[in-house]
Amino acid sequence: MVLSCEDVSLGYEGKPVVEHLNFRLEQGDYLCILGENGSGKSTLMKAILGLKSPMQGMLVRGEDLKANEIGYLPQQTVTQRDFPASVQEIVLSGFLSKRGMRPFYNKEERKIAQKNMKRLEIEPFMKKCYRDLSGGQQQRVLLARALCATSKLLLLDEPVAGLDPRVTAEMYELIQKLNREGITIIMVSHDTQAAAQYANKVLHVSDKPEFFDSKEAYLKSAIGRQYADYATTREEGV
Ligand SMILES: Nc1ncnc2c1ncn2[C@@H]1O[C@H](COP(=O)(O)OP(=O)(O)OP(=O)(O)O)[C@@H](O)[C@H]1O
Repeated sequence: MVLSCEDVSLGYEGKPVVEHLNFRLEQGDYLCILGENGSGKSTLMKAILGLKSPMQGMLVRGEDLKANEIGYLPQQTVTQRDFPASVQEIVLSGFLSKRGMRPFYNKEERKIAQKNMKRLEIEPFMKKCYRDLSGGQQQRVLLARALCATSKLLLLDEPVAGLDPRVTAEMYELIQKLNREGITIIMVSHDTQAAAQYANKVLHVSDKPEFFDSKEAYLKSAIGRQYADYATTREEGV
């Protein structure tokens, strides 16, 4: 088991946003979290990262997964896109929570960062400034950074937001490759097609009670069909 969510309710100032949530993930799972805006997807991510305590219930991590061993790719804001640091520095910052009070990154960390930059094909511009990269390149830098934090579990909050169709497909292929190498993936998305193609499990947070099951069961469910129809209609501009 990598992560188990047992009757978890989350909220702010005593008001629940997500209630009685139950799901369980095994090593190698690819979970897609779907749901309307404001339904609590990012709040759940914060709880998984250990940044927010449940109002009720328990989030249990697998025995060999520490809180600082979760790789996180946050939703990008406009200010973050303008960050004035080099690609290499940003990738290395994935080790920050493990580095503690040590002032510098060690040899091993630099080696792993190099390997991850190679893996995501961003090595050629490692000395470049992050803000001078395209949106797709920036996402690969943040993914390499997340990989420095983990070899077990990646949390991706809308990793393809703002990317064009070709770069979106490349990003999804990359994530799939990492998943096939054994990394468990939790991805927040609005993209039911991506869920259908890549994930093996789906959590839909805006339905009450929340839906959690295999992708196949989701696609056959009333909420799954309704959400997929809605997304198609929206894309066609009807
Ligand atoms: N720090 C906060 N204090 C109070 N309420 C908050 C806070 N952060 C989020 N909320 C509220 O909690 C609810 C869930 O927000 P959350 O960001 O988790 O939704 P989401 O599903 O990730 O939305 P989106 O798809 O738009 O990113 C919303 O009603 C939001 O206004």
